[in-house]
Amino acid sequence: MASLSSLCSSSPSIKSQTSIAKPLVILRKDSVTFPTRFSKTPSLVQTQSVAREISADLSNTNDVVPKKAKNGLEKDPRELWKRYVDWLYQHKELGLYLDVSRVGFTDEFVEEMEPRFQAAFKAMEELEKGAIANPDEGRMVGHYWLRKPELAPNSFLKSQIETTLDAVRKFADEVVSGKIKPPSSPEGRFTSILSVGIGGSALGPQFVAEALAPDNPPLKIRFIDNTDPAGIDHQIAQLGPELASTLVVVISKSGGTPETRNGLLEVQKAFREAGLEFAKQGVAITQENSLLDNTVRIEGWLARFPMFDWVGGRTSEMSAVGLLPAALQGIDVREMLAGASLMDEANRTTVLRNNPAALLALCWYWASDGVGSKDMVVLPYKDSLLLFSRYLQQLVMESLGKEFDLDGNRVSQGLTVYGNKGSTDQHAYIQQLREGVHNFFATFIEVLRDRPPGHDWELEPGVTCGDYLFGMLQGTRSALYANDRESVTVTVQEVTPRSVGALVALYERAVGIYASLVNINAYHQPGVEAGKKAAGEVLALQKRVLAVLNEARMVFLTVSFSYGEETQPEVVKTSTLELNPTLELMFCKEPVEPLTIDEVAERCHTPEDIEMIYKIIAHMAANDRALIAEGSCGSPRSIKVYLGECNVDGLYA
Ligand SMILES: O=P(O)(O)OC[C@H]1O[C@](O)(CO)[C@@H](O)[C@@H]1O
Repeated sequence: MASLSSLCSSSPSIKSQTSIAKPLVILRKDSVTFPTRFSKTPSLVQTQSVAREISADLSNTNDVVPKKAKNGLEKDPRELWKRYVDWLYQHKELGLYLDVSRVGFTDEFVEEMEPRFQAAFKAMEELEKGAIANPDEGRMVGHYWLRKPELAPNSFLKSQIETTLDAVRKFADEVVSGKIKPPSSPEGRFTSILSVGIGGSALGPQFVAEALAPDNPPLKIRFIDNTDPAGIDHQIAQLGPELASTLVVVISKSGGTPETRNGLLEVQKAFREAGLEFAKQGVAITQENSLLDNTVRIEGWLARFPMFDWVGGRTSEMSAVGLLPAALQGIDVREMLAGASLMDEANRTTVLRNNPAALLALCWYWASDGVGSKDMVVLPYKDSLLLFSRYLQQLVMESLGKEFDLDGNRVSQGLTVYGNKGSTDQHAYIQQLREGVHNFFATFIEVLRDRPPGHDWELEPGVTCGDYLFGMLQGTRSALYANDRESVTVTVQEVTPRSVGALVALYERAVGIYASLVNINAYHQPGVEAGKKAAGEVLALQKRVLAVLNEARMVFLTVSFSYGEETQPEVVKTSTLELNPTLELMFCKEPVEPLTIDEVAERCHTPEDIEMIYKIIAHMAANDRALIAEGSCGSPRSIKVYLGECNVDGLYA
């Protein structure tokens, strides 16, 4: 029997007599064919209406034969094998395969989509040449230049990329070798990295660390990727005395993301409390002249590396954002870049069936009717790729989840991504995928090499642990397909810097092409701004609530003050106090005017915010703040609230 690696070197249209493994699930042939979905290149409106029709049809059927028939998925094993071989994409140098045979697109569909793909290829070509591909923000989109600087549209950008890469590698080498040392560590060298960043400034480094960091990296990495104080405390506590030998890498393109700023402030406090000088251990990756950049210059941090305006957060893995943490962990960043560059090259062909990113986009379009009607479940059967789905979730959903298309039409586009890893998830949600609501298609990530050579052994005659993992993947793929659940399979030989670089590049391009197919801007994220703005408004409201409560307390302060010999207690107003600083204040222990939530809202002049005010009060009352709420949280109207004892600095006790 031919091994798969010997098949690797033959062309995709293999006619070999390789014996076909008996399918684990018996597949049933459906004789009914379903007509092509589109008679000509579909407009978005057409696809949406077809999607609606299909789902209406499905909901009207009684789940016997029609669902299978409507899908038109090939079920004859010989025909399926032919489809597999005909459509199998292989990248010889990368050892990467893409199997799209278990997605049911028809030849007519491919033909009808062809003009759209040609337009998408053109758009990608323009983008790579430096077009303003992010029109809303007036920006170029240049992450492809990062792995091939000579593609950059001018020599200045080219040299910026090269200089940064050199600087990253030099710095990492010097840290790893101990040439750059922490000032006061008994170890005499840096032993840990604490990466502070969120979204695209965390997910790539997290994925790559999980996938590629050696068992004993020169520096172990930890992440603070949230403004959860308990989570931050946990990371700092876990470091313990190792804080003295920790390199803190703060990553923020904008340099003003609140979660990252808060993480930094918390870490700086921990440094102060440990008697350490933060600036000597701090590194920043940010855009020039950002708030963070200015802080770094003023405080004189150990190092700073640039993020470029033309690289988006979610496509920044091959910039300093991903490369510095990787290099510090001993990961070969040149190989990551090489893998990405090879994949980019393959994705430049305008022949759809030879272009792996376009094939992915085709499958996404087919499976989700071009409107995100089905979710993409990502299932890597390899523990080290656990975070790939989380990484893809941002890459795909922040890029494709858009309200308006490029022409300003409301389209509410997107593609939902979730997943974890196999076979673990077979014991969680695969039951529903196999038999329950049919609202997804799967992406299997298969890794051929089970473990490094020389370590394998047979758990039972002829069967290794890795064979089980393989069987679980193949079995799940077959079982899903037998029940008309479509899937894509991406296969790599091993999880290496090169294959990980290639996977990143493959999905980056697939997102770009798909965005062109559905005519949206993949490179902005206006929806996130709305959430950030709303969060700012909540904090502003919290300040108003505190001011109102403070005033309620101050207005009725009891004071004693002296006129000559006499001392007379009296109640005065704040304004009087301000006018007469000679008064001797005596703060009362008990407040005199507890307020209902309605009263607080009224005094804030925002009665419409009453629910938020209640939540603010409940949160502060649960968190050792000066605010005291009496009554039952279950009946918000019963609550009366006041400020407790103040300390000299402000409002909180
Ligand atoms: O790198 P920054 O500017 O801190 O942004 C972090 C993340 O926030 C977003 O802007 C919005 O979630 C992402 O696109 C980005 O990756």
